[in-house]
Amino acid sequence: MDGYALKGADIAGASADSPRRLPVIGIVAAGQLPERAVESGTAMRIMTGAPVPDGADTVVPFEETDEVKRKQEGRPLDEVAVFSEMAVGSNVRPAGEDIRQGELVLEAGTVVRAAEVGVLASLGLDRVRVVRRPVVSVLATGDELESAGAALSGGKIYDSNSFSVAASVVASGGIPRLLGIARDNLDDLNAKLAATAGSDLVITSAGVSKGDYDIVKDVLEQRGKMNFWSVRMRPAKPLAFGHLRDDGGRDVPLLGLPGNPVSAMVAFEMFARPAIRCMLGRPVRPRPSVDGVLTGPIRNYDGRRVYARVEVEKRDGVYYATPTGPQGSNILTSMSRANGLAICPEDLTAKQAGEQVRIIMLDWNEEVDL
Ligand SMILES: Nc1nc2c(c(=O)[nH]1)N[C@H]1C(S)=C(S)[C@@H](COP(=O)(O)OP(=O)(O)OC[C@H]3O[C@@H](n4cnc5c(N)ncnc54)[C@H](O)[C@@H]3O)O[C@H]1N2
Ligand code: MOO
Repeated sequence: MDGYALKGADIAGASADSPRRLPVIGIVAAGQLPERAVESGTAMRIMTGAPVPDGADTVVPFEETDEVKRKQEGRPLDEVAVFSEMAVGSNVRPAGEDIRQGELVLEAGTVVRAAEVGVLASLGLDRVRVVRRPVVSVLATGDELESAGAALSGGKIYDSNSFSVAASVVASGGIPRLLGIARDNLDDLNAKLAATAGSDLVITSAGVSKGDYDIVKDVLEQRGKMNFWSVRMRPAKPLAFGHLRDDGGRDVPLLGLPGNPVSAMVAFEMFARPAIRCMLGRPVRPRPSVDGVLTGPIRNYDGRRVYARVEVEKRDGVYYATPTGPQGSNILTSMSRANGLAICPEDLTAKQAGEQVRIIMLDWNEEVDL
């Protein structure tokens, strides 16, 4: 507090009717050291953040003194009248109150967020050992793809997966390395994969289903091994996972996301995000999920577990999940409108409006709890 440092015992019983008058023996500001100690029956002007002078145990804020009036009247500040008593120790922060010497401040594995950055700087540390963020190579595949910013010619579409995946890598704590677009032939794919050297994870999109040009699986089989392919979920059934052997003989995990833009994002959510968190040394825990009421149906045609894009709202203490429109895996804007994925289990043919559903919260934005 900006005020007067003194001995609390000296102002016992002080009140507006019966102020205690004390001579003022000096001033100490933040960043200075007090020039002298406070003896019994004296006070020192002190500013917030200044070291408390020896002898003083209490600080009385200016508001509890005649300071303001004295200044207005142009009277000298060589004396002060204190209008209220204060418990001894008031407005004094003991050195080491936050962190004691020898104390463990941040355990290994602590995520360095804004508060931790502040704590580290408060200790004077300009460096700290951390788990490095995994470098994730991101490669789109497809003859039809054109980069955003370029003109489109016949039969082409813009590559959205590279960017939704790269942004998801950032959101998960990884560092994306955008490798661009590999064309649907083994030579080009192999050439582009050479640029993955040194990365911790490779994420491709498209080229994993059953078409003539779906060659990501072929490359995995040639250059490493495929651990699994195809998952019983909608969207994102033809997901591939394997390991690429790099030139140094190191096995780098590769996740082959399906090409459909929503499938790529949902597969990322279910497989890449947990992998990146694991590489960051964080416990692999599912996103928070809630039970809510569906306001529109989710259909399940072929016995997969369906992750439907929904907008979740809370009204009168109940979560409501509203499908964000048609659920085709090409409808990327319905992903943009969603803040959750509602689950229709694989053994049900539908979930109807009004039924309870489990909802994975992708984004617990402020609006949810309005
Ligand atoms: N005979 C079968 N065909 C398909 C099956 C199947 O089981 N049998 N599965 C379907 C399912 S489900 C999915 S999902 C897709 C996944 O296919 P791929 O991963 O091989 O991807 P593509 O066929 O190359 O592309 C699918 C779709 O996505 C578009 N795409 C691809 N890359 C991008 C990108 N970077 N940005 C934007 N859009 C992209 C692409 O043009 C296609 O329209 O396979 C079904 N087929
Ligand atoms: O699994 Mo695919 O993602 O249904 O379109």
